[in-house]
Amino acid sequence: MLAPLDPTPSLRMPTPADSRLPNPRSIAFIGGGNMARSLIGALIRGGARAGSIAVAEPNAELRDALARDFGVAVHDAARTAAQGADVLVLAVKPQVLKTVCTDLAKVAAASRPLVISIAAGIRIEQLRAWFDTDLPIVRAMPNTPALIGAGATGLIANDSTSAEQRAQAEAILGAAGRTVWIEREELMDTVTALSGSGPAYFFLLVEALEEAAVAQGLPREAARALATQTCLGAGRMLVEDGESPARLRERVTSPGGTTAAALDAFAAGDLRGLVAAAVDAATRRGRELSEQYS
Ligand SMILES: NC(=O)C1=CN([C@@H]2O[C@H](COP(=O)(O)OP(=O)(O)OC[C@H]3O[C@@H](n4cnc5c(N)ncnc54)[C@H](O)[C@@H]3O)[C@@H](O)[C@H]2O)C=CC1
Ligand SMILES: O=C(O)[C@@H]1CCC=N1
Repeated sequence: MLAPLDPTPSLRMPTPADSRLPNPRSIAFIGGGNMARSLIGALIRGGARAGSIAVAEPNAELRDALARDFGVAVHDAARTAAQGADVLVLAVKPQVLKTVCTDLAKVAAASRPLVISIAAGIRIEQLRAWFDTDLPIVRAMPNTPALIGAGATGLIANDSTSAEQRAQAEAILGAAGRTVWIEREELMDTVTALSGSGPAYFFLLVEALEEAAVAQGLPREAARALATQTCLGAGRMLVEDGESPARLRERVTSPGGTTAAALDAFAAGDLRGLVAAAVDAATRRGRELSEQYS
């Protein structure tokens, strides 16, 4: 596994003291799949007490792995895990979220937890209607690099969320990387299309680079190592150098040189237009998801 990036003002790893600051007494994760596991791992590494975290996960293998790897309390039913929790993190697929919320409505009405949903496309108003009560709700869109503490998360809160609860949400998601607050909820679909799905775009680019080099005769292992390390190097420069992406690109591009030849080929294929179309498709899919499950 990669070591966390060097701390920078813009992408600083939270210290154990940070995660203790807003101090939720207990967090219940509803759903213990990929994203929950990434967030739980980040919280534990950041100094959260395993005893303050409960997880509801119907899959016994995933449940056992979470208990073994992180020492958190595991349950097969959402209601048992959610009982008395200060914070509920909804980490199930959008398709099952309505059932989960209606199932938890009574427990939530009694203890009024901060609800954090990471489900793609599902609106705060839909969550409020499914819980059938006015709860503090934060909608968050993290991404899979959360697994190594290099996540990027967009956040938005409803008016019932106090400043302390906003800080709690920021500390929980911030344990896994960088957080950015969004002011208008419709832009969460853009965040999902940009950073939620975004890691897949970079993986695809690395796959394509590897294939292109293999097609020219480079051994696959060498092609993958060089493409992967180039992606890491470019990513770290973007975070650590402080220069704009355009300036960093210009620094690589000698006039009349090899990079200029490649960039001309990208422009001829309208790479920017293609990226805009891809982000647009993901944004529209986020909207469709919310309409589908309302
Ligand atoms: N995978 C990604 O890159 C990202 C995913 N998301 C969102 O995170 C959410 C979870 O995604 P993943 O972790 O990738 O999915 P996942 O499928 O790995 O995890 C969901 C888990 O929920 C469990 N589950 C199903 N019904 C349940 C119930 N009634 N109570 C408790 N648990 C239940 C499933 O057994 C599964 O393990 C989704 O809503 C997705 O939109 C958000 C950002 C990025
Ligand atoms: O593909 C998806 O729907 C989820 C949301 C963002 C990343 N994965």
